[in-house]
Amino acid sequence: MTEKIQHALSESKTARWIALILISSTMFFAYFFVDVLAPLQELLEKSPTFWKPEVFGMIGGGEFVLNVVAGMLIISGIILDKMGIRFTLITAGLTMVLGASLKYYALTEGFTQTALASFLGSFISGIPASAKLAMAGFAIFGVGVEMAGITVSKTIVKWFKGKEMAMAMGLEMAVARLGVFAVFQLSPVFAEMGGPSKSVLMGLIFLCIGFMTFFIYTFMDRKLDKQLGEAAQLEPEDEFHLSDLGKIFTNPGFLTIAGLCVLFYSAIFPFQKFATNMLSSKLDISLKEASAYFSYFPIGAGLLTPFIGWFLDKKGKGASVMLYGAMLLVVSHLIFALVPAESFNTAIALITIVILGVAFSLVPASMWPSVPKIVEARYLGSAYGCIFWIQNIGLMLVPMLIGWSLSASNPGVSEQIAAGVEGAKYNYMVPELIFAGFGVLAIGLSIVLRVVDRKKGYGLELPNKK
Ligand SMILES: NCCCC[C@H](N)C(=O)NCC(=O)O
Repeated sequence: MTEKIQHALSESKTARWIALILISSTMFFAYFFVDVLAPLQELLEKSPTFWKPEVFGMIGGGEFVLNVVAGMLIISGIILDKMGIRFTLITAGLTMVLGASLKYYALTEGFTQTALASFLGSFISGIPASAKLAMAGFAIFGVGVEMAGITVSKTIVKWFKGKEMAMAMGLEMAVARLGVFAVFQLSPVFAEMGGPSKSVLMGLIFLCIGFMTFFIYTFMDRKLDKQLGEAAQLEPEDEFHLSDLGKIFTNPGFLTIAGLCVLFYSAIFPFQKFATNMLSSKLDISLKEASAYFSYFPIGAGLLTPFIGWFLDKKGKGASVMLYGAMLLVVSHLIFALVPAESFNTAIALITIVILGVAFSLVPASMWPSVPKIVEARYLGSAYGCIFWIQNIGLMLVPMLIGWSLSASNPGVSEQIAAGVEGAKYNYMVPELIFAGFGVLAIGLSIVLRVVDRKKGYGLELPNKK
């Protein structure tokens, strides 16, 4: 069957790239929404929301709560394997729009007048009602965005297996990172027009456009399946068996990559949520300026990722590339942590952002195309679901840890900011040392991965293209 798919698609190169553009576009809008509040931390700390750093961090982690605690990512993998790509893309798109709508509603003035707001404000008084509803919405959105992520990965394998797979995955990530670039540029601008709720509303509108591009793609997917015949969907090799979960979780290569994944991404995505405030504090510049500087991080990483993918397709060295990425991760976070504010300037900030950006292209470009090398194609979708699930545990907990460490290492600062005291700002040394610590552990696991690869013969150092 795999040969049949490859044969059919090798005749349709244009279709392959159009499919990639459509599914990547949705990821652009999805990643835009993910970080829509990231540049607005300080605004949200003030009236009317009064979200302290712990609350802000908690909402950041909230994206992953249902995926982790309710096991929604594992369920999403099963839905993907059982119901197929089209059903899962539509479900993911609708879930994202539903969750985003709730998050928007939580920030509107209308919500503050409702009985729901009074009810949500009546318990755990340290967390405002708006934050509780926003977190619920973001958790629902999180189910959709991760479901979309694993479905997009499986879709790329479906169209690009045996061809430019790493490059296609790199391009998809590049487009998603462009969404992060756009949000760091635009969210503060929208917030100037109408506060954080305006930014979230714009994100919601963009997500609706993203839903449409997923929807349009489903017609291509249907056409492709028709071309291949009904048998394509009934082939036992595409079926999910619960026992496959056991195989996945006892595979040493999978466990090492999953560990590396959670450590690496824990030092990237949660950092993204605090980076604007960190740069603004350390460089003593406005949030808007800091956000504009930081926007070059995802775009730089995004632009580089397809080239690394192209290199990996041709030359290999995937496991080594992950190790180099982990090393650069440590270097950049140590600079942010240890260079004192008096010596820290725009040039150092930009160079450090570039180093982190290179790390952020090396690791994803090599990690995701490595997964098909360590697990059987039969349960690849579930393997992506499981690896995302493990990663989401870190992404859920780390923003809370960082928010807490920021407050704990800066006693009284949160109160000063909420009271509008001029010049009040956070020192990010402790959170940055935590991020660097994740990088050190990731270096250790990258070395283990090279050993496991040599022992098991996964071929992680070999080119992807046959
Ligand atoms: N805040 C976005 C989280 C996306 C996580 C997703 N599971 C993932 O790892 N995607 C791959 C990537 O490099 O973006």
